[in-house]
Amino acid sequence: MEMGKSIDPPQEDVIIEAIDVHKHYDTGKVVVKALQGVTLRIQRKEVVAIMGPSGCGKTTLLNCLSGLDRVTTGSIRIANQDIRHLSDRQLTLFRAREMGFVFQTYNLLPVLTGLENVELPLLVSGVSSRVARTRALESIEQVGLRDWARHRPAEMSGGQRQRFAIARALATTPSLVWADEPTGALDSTTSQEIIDLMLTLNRELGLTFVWVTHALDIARQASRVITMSDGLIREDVLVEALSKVGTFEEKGAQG
Ligand SMILES: Nc1ncnc2c1ncn2[C@@H]1O[C@H](COP(=O)(O)OP(=O)(O)OP(=O)(O)O)[C@@H](O)[C@H]1O
Repeated sequence: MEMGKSIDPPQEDVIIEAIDVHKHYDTGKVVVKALQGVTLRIQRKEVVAIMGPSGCGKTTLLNCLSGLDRVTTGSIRIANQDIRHLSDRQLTLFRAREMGFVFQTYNLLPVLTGLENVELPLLVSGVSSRVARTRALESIEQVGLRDWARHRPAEMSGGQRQRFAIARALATTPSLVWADEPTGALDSTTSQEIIDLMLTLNRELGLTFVWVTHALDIARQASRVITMSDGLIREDVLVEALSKVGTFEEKGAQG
């Protein structure tokens, strides 16, 4: 390493920074230590996969990093803003502006059409109905489902529902999209289509993605794989580096 040269990325490239984050759930009978000192940085334009056995703290980490839940101790900065200093209302607005969310079960409202589902976060954030419609149609176009805009979720396949969920996440033009098991309810062909869509959006729009996944074949398509166990990060590697040393399959086989 060259003397005096920092290996840290420039601060403006860091979208999420977590320092020594602990999260405890007090159930009344026991205290579950779901995160036990997590430190990490996520840079803009990365595609990060978070893996690990059930119960290791993946969803808790996603909830804390995205400001959906408060940490017990430690600090989290999102786009250079320390979220400890934000009230719940400020945090909700900040999250709506900076982030989109995609879930395994799509979370579309059944009584609304695809278009109305995509418009919803825009209307909630105070955008006029005319602008919301234009912006929603743009993001539906980006996921290739313009012809399905007036259909309700019940008339759609799982893959189409997840595309609408991605369009909804894109509608507010966030810098980062969190996806918790985004392909968990889909067959392998449709899963790959959804992954390809997210990778295209990463390349074309520079959108940062964080995927929580159990599936190794999905994780290996990210640019970076973080492996957790017992509330801690055990490994944090660039996929390119992994495939170079040829250990990815072996690691997957063990996991
Ligand atoms: N609201 C809660 N109250 C109490 N304990 C919780 C709560 N949420 C999570 N936990 C516990 O915290 C630990 C981490 O859970 P978490 O859901 O983050 O794991 P995970 O890695 O996402 O698991 P999975 O892959 O099964 O979704 C587990 O022991 C879980 O039981």
